[in-house]
Amino acid sequence: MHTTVSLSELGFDGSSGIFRPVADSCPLTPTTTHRRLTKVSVIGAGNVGMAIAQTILTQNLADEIALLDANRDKLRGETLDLQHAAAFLPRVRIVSATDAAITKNSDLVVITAGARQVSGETRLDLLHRNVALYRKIVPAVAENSPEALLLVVSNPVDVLTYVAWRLSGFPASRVIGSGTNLDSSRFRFLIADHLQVNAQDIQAYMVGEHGDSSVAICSSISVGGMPALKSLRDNHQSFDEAALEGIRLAVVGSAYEVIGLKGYTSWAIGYSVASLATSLLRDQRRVHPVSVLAVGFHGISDGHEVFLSLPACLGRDGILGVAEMDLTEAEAAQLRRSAKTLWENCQLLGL
Ligand SMILES: NC(=O)C1=CN([C@@H]2O[C@H](COP(=O)(O)OP(=O)(O)OC[C@H]3O[C@@H](n4cnc5c(N)ncnc54)[C@H](O)[C@@H]3O)[C@@H](O)[C@H]2O)C=CC1
Ligand SMILES: CC(=O)C(=O)O
Repeated sequence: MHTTVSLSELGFDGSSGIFRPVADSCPLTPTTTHRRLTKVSVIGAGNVGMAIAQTILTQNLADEIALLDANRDKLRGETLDLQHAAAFLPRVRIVSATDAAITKNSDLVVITAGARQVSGETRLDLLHRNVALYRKIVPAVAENSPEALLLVVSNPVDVLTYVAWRLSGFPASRVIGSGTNLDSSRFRFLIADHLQVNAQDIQAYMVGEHGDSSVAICSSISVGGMPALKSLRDNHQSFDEAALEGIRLAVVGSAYEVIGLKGYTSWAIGYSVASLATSLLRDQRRVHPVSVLAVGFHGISDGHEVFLSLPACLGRDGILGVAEMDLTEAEAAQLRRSAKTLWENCQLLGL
């Protein structure tokens, strides 16, 4: 189902008298393209999928956005609602269907379909419900877009990134979980708010699980390029250990707080995923903490094919490299504990 009407059907094809070709040029037709078009598919047109679709749309990252959802009426409503903004936005073809064929030849497929937490549930509580969906979705997506980058968002995102990697057969460099890119933004926001500076001037990473065992890398926080813990040691006025621990706890509790208040989270994950899509599709080579195959990093054992967030350089080919962080012993031990929790969950799946 898509409602796009071609220009030639309307008579706007150069012969109508409305648009005439200049000398020696081709007539204006919808198929006149001089560069490869970029297609992004979003699987799951719920709160998160639509926040991502609308952010990608407004940031002009795609020529075509395909939406896939199991709920036909909701999908059609969301599609029309986005299409009706056409006069205010870059020209983007928006299509949708309940069949995975709509995602054919995508450059990037973002998977958000699945159950979400209700108050009191952890992300890991969603595992078995969402693995069952992924068993249907991922093979169909991979078959339709064998060269695509897969960006997993549904929770528990790290274990589902492992599931998507196993079910797609794609190389690990093309299967990425949105991971702690969002948690790191929350961390940076709270530090910036405490210091009354701009969050974009804070470099700070949450790594490990996007969940309860996430790890705040306090040792490498910098503000405007200056290491924060050194200034903590030198000058106790603006920052203290208790404030930092309060911020870490607030980051870990952020999603629970928002879900308790509005039922779901959506806007921040929309921007987080659009920032990842920009780095990937525009080959920006920016470093983001995202869920990657972490075997061999920071003592994560061989054979534990666990996905968790580490700072990674993202470009058009996906994960271009993972940064070896300089961690304290305590941070490395927490990261290995996070890896152990995730690997225990992966092993339950028998994939
Ligand atoms: N990684 C992250 O940082 C974040 C992850 N999430 C996760 O994103 C997921 C989606 O959350 P919401 O959008 O709030 O939920 P939602 O309930 O609003 O949307 C889920 C959508 O998935 C669709 N769906 C279900 N089965 C499907 C199938 N087989 N094929 C296609 N579509 C199907 C549903 O019809 C629904 O529209 C949840 O797992 C949530 O925990 C949410 C926020 C942040
Ligand atoms: C729901 C979720 O994973 C988040 O907002 O962090």
